[in-house]
Amino acid sequence: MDERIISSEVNQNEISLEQSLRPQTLKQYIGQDQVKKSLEIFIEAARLRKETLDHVLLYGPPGLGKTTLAVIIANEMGVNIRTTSGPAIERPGDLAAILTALEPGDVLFIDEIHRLPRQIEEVLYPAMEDFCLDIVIGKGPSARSVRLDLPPFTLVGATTRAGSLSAPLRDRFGVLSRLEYYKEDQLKNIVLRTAELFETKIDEQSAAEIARRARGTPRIANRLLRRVRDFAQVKGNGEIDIALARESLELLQVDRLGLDHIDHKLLKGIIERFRGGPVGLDTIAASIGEESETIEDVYEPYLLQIGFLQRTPRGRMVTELVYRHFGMEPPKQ
Ligand SMILES: Nc1ncnc2c1ncn2[C@@H]1O[C@H](COP(=O)(O)OP(=O)(O)OP(=O)(O)O)[C@@H](O)[C@H]1O
Ligand SMILES: [Mg+2]
Repeated sequence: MDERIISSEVNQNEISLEQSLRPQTLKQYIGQDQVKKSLEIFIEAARLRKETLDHVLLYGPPGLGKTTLAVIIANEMGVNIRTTSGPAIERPGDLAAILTALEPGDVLFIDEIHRLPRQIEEVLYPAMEDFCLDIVIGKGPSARSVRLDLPPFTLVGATTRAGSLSAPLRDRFGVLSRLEYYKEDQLKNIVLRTAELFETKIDEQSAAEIARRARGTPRIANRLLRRVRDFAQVKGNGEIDIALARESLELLQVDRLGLDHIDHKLLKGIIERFRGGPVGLDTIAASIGEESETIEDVYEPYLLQIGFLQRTPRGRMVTELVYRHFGMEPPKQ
């Protein structure tokens, strides 16, 4: 897969930059009003009762602010956050080491929690439910199980694939929060906020132009802003106005809906080779030389969201909107 400016996944060299852009409190966190409102109440209640917050599962597409929210939850509770990820925990002992090192009230953040091995999930169940750990000491006939008490903690899990989470694990979260794609004016505010942190001058219209092409995703909005800012520094006086914003976005080959050449290839491929579909995911993947999983996780979610693609039992179909977007006549019937 080639590097896409509008990829919703983080690339290695922007990780530390992203960290510096993260809002630190719920108040600074733009959008996701539903999620924010309920978290606010749960956090307030836990603080009043001087208890730990219930375990929280955050799910939704990449780049929408799950990691950011996990850090905010710890900040708002006034506790430390320990961060790990599903694939990083290979043996039960790894998890036991992390759990026993927690301070009372801490947040344990497990990213990509759907990738935890099953046998480790099982260690997590009593830890989440009763704050204890059952460990087996010794081997063979002399092996015995010992129960260890853990400090109370809040598990915050994040996943882009809630469907891949096992039911018993999902059921142990008290708070399930689904993050949604952002609306244009929310993304505009995110762009304005980031520009302020960059000390870059930008007007509202230009911020809106960037927001419109950001595929509902703060990560992409911030990345586009960074590129436009580079352009402003090299070609102009460092300030971003609408002419410059449009010109640089044009140059980046991100169209007015935030689609790039790979989206175009995918959509046009379905129209030209499969008469608009329905066509199976694997067939599409083979025809454009991509992995099915990449299409499903990375390319497709936004196209489904804006109503360009439909999932049917017989495969994917493009909608009329796609023909219109390309200035083509939709087929009759
Ligand atoms: N609500 C928001 N307000 C302002 N900035 C945001 C918001 N949500 C996300 N961001 C910014 O977008 C970037 C990506 O967010 P984050 O890393 O939290 O996404 P994520 O959902 O954890 O992605 P992934 O699934 O790849 O782990 C961060 O730099 C963050 O500053
Ligand atoms: Mg994350």
